[in-house]
Amino acid sequence: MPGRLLRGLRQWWRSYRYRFVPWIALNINHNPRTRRDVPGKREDKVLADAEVLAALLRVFRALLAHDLPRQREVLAALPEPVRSAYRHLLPAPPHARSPEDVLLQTLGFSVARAASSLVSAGRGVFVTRGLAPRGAVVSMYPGTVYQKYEPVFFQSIGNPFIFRCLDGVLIDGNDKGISKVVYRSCSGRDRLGPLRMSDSTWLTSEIQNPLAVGQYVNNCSNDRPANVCYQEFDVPPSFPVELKQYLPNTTYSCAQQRPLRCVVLIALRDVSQGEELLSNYYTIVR
Ligand SMILES: C[S@@+](CC[C@H](N)C(=O)[O-])C[C@H]1O[C@@H](n2cnc3c(N)ncnc32)[C@H](O)[C@@H]1O
Repeated sequence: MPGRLLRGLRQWWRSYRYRFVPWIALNINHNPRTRRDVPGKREDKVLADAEVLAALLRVFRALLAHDLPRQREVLAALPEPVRSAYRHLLPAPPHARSPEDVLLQTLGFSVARAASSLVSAGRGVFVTRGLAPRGAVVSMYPGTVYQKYEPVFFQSIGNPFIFRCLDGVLIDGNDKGISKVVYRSCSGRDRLGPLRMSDSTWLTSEIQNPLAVGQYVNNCSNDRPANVCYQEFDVPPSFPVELKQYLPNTTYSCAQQRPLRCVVLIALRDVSQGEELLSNYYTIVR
């Protein structure tokens, strides 16, 4: 009897191994050219946080200046010293019509979504005008930020837009279905009168922050190496309240004491007009 049981168990284990090993092999990327190795969480920064912050502030201030006629209510809610700093802002020149134009004028390039240059890859993100120099912040990964212990099961079903940070925090960048409803709800919840704490226009066709398309960046391959990489960025408490309306991330829980987690994409080399942005989806943290 124990012999039969052991044989049965051995047989089951063999079939189990064969069924699951190929699946595991598919999910572990052994090719060093198409995976991202992170020696330690602290060594994952291509660009210093201060530089990421400076780039975001430049773009967001320019977006606010461009949108000045619609920002009067926001500016009126600010304390006088902050408000007076914006008095010197000039409205956008007449040729800066769209947020993409503002991006082009501020950073020297613009990005947008279009049909991917990869076979059967759906849409991707391209440098549409100008040149994105090495080290530039080229995109942001929008979405709802979930701590490790927060419920994301239903949102995650069949959802290819969930980004996992090095510390296990998840960002759901899906702009459809339940993910969209959750983002809208959390973003609306955190509003302070006319002051919005996050941007939800990335869920629509009228994107206010043109950088918020990072969830559409496709994966690299052997013949098409990555030209951008992900970098996590925690929004500091000193971040200007009037510019939070351009942050494309919101926390799932309102009782969040931690800084807001954002993820930006940084150019690994100069990326020319017409090139598709490609990142590396595989990360190994040692
Ligand atoms: C985060 S989404 C990227 C946006 C996606 N291209 C779209 O239009 O919705 C990830 C999905 O894009 C597709 N994808 C990404 N990189 C790819 C590649 N190199 N080749 C083929 N499909 C790719 C896969 O379907 C993957 O599940």
